[in-house]
Amino acid sequence: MKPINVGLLGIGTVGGGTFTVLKRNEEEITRRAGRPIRITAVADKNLELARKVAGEGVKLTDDAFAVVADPEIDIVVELIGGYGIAKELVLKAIENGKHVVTANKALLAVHGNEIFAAAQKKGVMVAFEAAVAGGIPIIKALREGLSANRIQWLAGIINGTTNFILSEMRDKGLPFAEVLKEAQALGYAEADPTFDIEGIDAAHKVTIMSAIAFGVPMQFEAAHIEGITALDSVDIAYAEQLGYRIKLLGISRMRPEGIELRVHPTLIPAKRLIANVEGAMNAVVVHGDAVGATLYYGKGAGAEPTASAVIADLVDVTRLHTADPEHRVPHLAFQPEQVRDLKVLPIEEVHTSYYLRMRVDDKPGVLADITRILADSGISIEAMIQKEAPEGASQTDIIMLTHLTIEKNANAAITKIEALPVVQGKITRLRMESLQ
Ligand SMILES: NC(=O)C1=CN([C@@H]2O[C@H](COP(=O)(O)OP(=O)(O)OC[C@H]3O[C@@H](n4cnc5c(N)ncnc54)[C@H](OP(=O)(O)O)[C@@H]3O)[C@@H](O)[C@H]2O)C=CC1
Ligand SMILES: N[C@@H](CC=O)C(=O)O
Ligand code: NA
Repeated sequence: MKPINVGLLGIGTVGGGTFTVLKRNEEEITRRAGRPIRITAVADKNLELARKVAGEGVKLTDDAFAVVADPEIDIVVELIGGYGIAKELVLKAIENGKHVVTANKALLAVHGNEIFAAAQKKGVMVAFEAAVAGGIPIIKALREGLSANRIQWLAGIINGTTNFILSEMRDKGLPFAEVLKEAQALGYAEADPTFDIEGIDAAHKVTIMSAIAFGVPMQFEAAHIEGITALDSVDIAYAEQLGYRIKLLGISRMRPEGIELRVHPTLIPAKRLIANVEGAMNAVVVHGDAVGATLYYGKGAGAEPTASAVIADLVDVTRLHTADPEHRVPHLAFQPEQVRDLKVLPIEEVHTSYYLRMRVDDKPGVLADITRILADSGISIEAMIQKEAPEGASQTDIIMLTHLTIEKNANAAITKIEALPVVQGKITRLRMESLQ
């Protein structure tokens, strides 16, 4: 059967990996796709690099619009990144009746509603397995493997750069800046690494998973986002003492009144499998009403792990494209008409439990004052440690773990506790998730 022709936009880390794996595993991939998949055109700003990777026999250009206009191309693979020209190129490819495969989670989280609507109108497919958790087939799991379930919640370590940083800081005591540089050198980080360390990349990804799991539009602008730059290493140590690990989690939960959509450092019981996901690895837990908890684990970043997901989409789209167009169910395109009008809840309405660290005067009655305020706010305490005041010091740290409460109750209690004369400065508050 004649090959399907692919135009590749951007032959950097992931683009290069895609080219290499497609070549190395050509026979297997062809068998699975039912026909050969050929990259026949590549666009990149750096033509010398492109030729080095692509070799002879591939059309090269520094004008990506020439590729999306090429009548010979059936599928466009967008691996440039960002919200700018990538959006124009994807929409133009759709307008020209081409299927799209992309790893661009930023683009889909912010402009996905427009892109999927255009794809559905044109009857083409937009596949994006590589956009979330790299090589882990979590999109296919949510869209197909778990399609019998009402998804109740999902939570994941979905940014390899920050997980690598937290692992190295905890295990080797290395400083943040040094580990970030190493993550960049390893090709994990985004072009702008603030997207990684401020939680934006993870928020892009959990927005996409939430939309598929709960059948809602992309609502990235409503997500609550905290990164790891404000995290204090003393809290990493205290969490360990209390039997917890701190991970940057993307969380989305279905509630009767709406959806929780949040990214923040989170204490997870150390005995949970996901608490032991280290380095650049990713993991996602999805809880469905029929199947219960399911766990997906693998490399979330890097050239070939991400290329694995890009090529999985190429195989899926090739098979569907080859099927009779009359009966083609573009299951890969996001079905805009199916979305429900469920809004994202403000962070003040989320239900979670808390790790609280406060610096207090070391004198009788302090604990009673604090626990009274928590009790009056309907917040009960799960565990507590009071550190011995260092020799001659008059202040000490109290660490408390609360049971489940609503964020606005915790906010009110924290404000009252901080107002106590015996409490010095601001309370450090981290959310906790049992993930059960
Ligand atoms: N790296 C990873 O592990 C993962 C990345 N992703 C996503 O994959 C996408 C690509 O990431 P990655 O491969 O790491 O990025 P890279 O920066 O390594 O590659 C992007 C390539 O696109 C080229 N490029 C930029 N602008 C244009 C343009 N206008 N026309 C043609 N080529 C252009 C770049 O050239 P130049 O360098 O000269 O600008 C570069 O070669 C991003 O959306 C990213 O978020 C998803 C999962 C994992
Ligand atoms: N910068 C991202 C790359 C993959 O999406 C990460 O660190 O996970
Ligand atoms: Na994936």
